[in-house]
Amino acid sequence: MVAVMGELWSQVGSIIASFMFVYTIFKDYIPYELRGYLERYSHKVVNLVYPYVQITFHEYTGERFKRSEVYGAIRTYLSACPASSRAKRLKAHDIKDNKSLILSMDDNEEITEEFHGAKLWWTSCKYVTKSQSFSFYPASDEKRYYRLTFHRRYKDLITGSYINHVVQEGKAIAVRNRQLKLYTNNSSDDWHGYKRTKWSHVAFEHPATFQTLAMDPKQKEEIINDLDKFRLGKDYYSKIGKAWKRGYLLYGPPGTGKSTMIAAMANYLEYDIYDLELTAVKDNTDLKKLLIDTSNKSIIVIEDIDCSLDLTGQRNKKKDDEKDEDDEEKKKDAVRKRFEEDNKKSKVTLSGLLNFIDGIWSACGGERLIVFTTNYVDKLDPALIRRGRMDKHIELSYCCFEAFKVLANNYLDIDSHHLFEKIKCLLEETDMTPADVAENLMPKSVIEDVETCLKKLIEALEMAKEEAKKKAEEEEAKLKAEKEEKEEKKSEKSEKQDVKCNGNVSDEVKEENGVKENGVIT
Ligand SMILES: Nc1ncnc2c1ncn2[C@@H]1O[C@H](COP(=O)(O)OP(=O)(O)OP(=O)(O)O)[C@@H](O)[C@H]1O
Repeated sequence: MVAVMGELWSQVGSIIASFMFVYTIFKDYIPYELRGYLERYSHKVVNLVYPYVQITFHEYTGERFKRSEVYGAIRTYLSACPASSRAKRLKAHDIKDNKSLILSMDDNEEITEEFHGAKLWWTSCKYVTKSQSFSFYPASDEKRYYRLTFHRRYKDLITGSYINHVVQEGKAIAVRNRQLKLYTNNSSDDWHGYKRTKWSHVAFEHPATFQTLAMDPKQKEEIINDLDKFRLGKDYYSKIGKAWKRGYLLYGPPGTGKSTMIAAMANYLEYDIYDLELTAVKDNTDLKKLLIDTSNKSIIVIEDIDCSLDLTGQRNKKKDDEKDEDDEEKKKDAVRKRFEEDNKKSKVTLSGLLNFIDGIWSACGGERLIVFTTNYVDKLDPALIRRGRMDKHIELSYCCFEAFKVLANNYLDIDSHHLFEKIKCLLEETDMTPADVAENLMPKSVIEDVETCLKKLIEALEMAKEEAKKKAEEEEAKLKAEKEEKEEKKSEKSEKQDVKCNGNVSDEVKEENGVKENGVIT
């Protein structure tokens, strides 16, 4: 028995070796055109005896940066279908609200399903792209796809209704399981030392809502209506021939709730957030790639846009001292260093950013909000924030009484109190950010009750009022002193001019010396 098995194995081995030999000759010595011709005919022969059809669904379609929605829907469908419970190797890739574990098939795993009597097989496959297969970061170069195999007699059933059913069902499950995500872009070096930027994400779990957001109720309602109109505006946008996206500019002093509002928007619309760190983007091309890789139903945020980058489009000039370097090695070193430095710095330009917002590429996909935040709206280039790019400008300002009432409700669970009237007067006279108001309202220990917290706020408001008064007085005194100084200089100048006109000394220097030395003009 052992001898028979040994012989069998040796025969199998020699068949495989012969096949490899023929395949190598085929690849190396047969011309490309002839190879294509032979492959076509060999497929025809195989088709005569192999009755199965295969369809592949790639993770990235078209150009390689865009994630396929169909692939995502299939993944979700396969994660939920009963057949997947029979798979032995599964991958846990998402946890919704820390409650349910979502599992999908691991690489090279296969499951079998039945649809109206047709048996079909789903295989999850993976390959590494050839050009980057030596990378130290193999995960970043891996491409995935699903392969669907079925008998050719079911071709109409599968292509006509099964695939449609899978995609629709997958999308519906995704909506039910939707866990909002917070993406950020990280840059890493590829094999050639170039910076590459990619999105990575965590679950988005910010609890802010429009209900907890402290601001003028009218302004809040206006924003909510605007968001509703946008969300339901697919047909309207296509009717007016505009990409389905909208720009929001949030501006105001630090601590007035700009970031909190973005979180409230995401929770209200159930959109993912892409927090774009512009300084980590290598150049305009990289920026474009990131844009294409964002999904629909998302908010792309650039915080503190005024200090994100020097958006002048200027490249770094060569350093002068490098001109004198004769030594070849030193020159090479300098070039390498400059390359490394250049590679670290972002070369995103204003025009690149403008294209990102409303260039042709920005119309890939839809239902996207672009939000900029800034503390200094006047510093921004007008082209960046003109209507049409940043459609809605929202000012978030110091805490008003209505906003305070929201915070009092959030932090102390109260709608009214006898101290409210005093707080109202103080808020009208003093500028305090919602962040500072909130900080004072928050009980710091168990013995701090509502009254104590409100008194604490009153104290802080009175102090702020006093400080503002002092500051205003100082400012006034400074202005007064400057004014006086100016007037003094002016009168000195006019005195000098009088002397010049009336005096009999011809030389100007002598005249001045005369004034200085004797106090009288000679
Ligand atoms: N309008 C607001 N409503 C509710 N909470 C607020 C509001 N503004 C500020 N806060 C509170 O203050 C904290 C800081 O606010 P936030 O980060 O949103 O301010 P910001 O305007 O984005 O500040 P910065 O300009 O410094 O980024 C938040 O965690 C939140 O608790």
